[in-house]
Amino acid sequence: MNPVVVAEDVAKRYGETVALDGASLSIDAGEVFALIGPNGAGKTTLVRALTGTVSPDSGSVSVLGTAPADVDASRLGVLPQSFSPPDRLSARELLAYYASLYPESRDPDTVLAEVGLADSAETWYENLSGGQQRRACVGSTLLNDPDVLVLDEPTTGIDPAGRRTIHRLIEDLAADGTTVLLTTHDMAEAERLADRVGLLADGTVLDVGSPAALVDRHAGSDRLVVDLAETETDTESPMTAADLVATARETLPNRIERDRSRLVVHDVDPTDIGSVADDLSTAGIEYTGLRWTEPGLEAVYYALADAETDAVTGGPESVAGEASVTSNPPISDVGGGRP
Ligand SMILES: Nc1ncnc2c1ncn2[C@@H]1O[C@H](COP(=O)(O)OP(=O)(O)OP(=O)(O)O)[C@@H](O)[C@H]1O
Repeated sequence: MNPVVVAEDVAKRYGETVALDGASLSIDAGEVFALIGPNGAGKTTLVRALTGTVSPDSGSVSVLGTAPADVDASRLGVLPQSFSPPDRLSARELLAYYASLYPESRDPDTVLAEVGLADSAETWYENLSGGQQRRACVGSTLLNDPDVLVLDEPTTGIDPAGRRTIHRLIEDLAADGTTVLLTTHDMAEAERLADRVGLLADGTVLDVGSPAALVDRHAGSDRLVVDLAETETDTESPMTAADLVATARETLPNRIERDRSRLVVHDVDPTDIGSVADDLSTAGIEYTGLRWTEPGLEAVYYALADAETDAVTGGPESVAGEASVTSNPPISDVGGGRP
């Protein structure tokens, strides 16, 4: 493989704040790499180190085999997280301005169409909506037809249709061999676009892998969520959470967990849902719905980021793979494994 973006053991402090604490990653030519992580994890600082606008205190960075400051500008496109182009230029003038910075550039109108702004070409930047402004900013990174594209939260503020436009654009660029590093808080976006994902927390890259590999490593098994009937959850019911799980386990071999209004049955194949329903009926457990869920990158995020936060704060260990039900109070793990 041919790494074109490399960070090795990069550290950066701002006064007392440790923004990066030995962050490492390596992105191969033609790869789409998504950097995810909580607010303040250090994503922007790492992106800035890789694009030459922040000097690391230690460690090394390189892009296209050279220090970021020495990279041929015509080969690199960078969308910073905060980007404030001149307000009183139309979308077309803005792109034409950025095109003029390169000896060879793409046609601004073609790029405007690619980012879905053809109909707003004459609108001043200040009069574009927030999402349209972000699209224009994405467009400004494409005028030099870069080999490496670095996008810090490219779709923040963009509506679902606009996101789809940008996603297709990134997919097309990747298909043409562009190497893409993007940061995002949208797990579906990372899952859709990225060949590999790196999770950064507290300035350290905790793990890197394809979305599927990360899910395998950190997110736990497929599970069936059983929405319990009120009779099982109202305060009059004598059934405690432990009782209910114990009852369910008399018939179900799977690991079972319970939170207030739900049972979570692990390792359920979709074809087994009917037999689980039969087992619940046999156990006399009333429910209003069954939902089969496959853990995704969001579960990885919570498993890794929460574990890191807990390690720092001394809080409880998170249970990997429970992110799909984290909108409710934590599930108490009282079940057993499959025999
Ligand atoms: N120029 C700066 N001066 C002082 N502190 C900074 C500076 N830039 C970043 N930091 C701090 O470094 C830490 C990492 O910030 P950074 O912007 O890299 O995080 P992030 O992962 O990109 O966050 P977000 O998801 O909110 O964009 C934060 O605690 C932030 O306050």
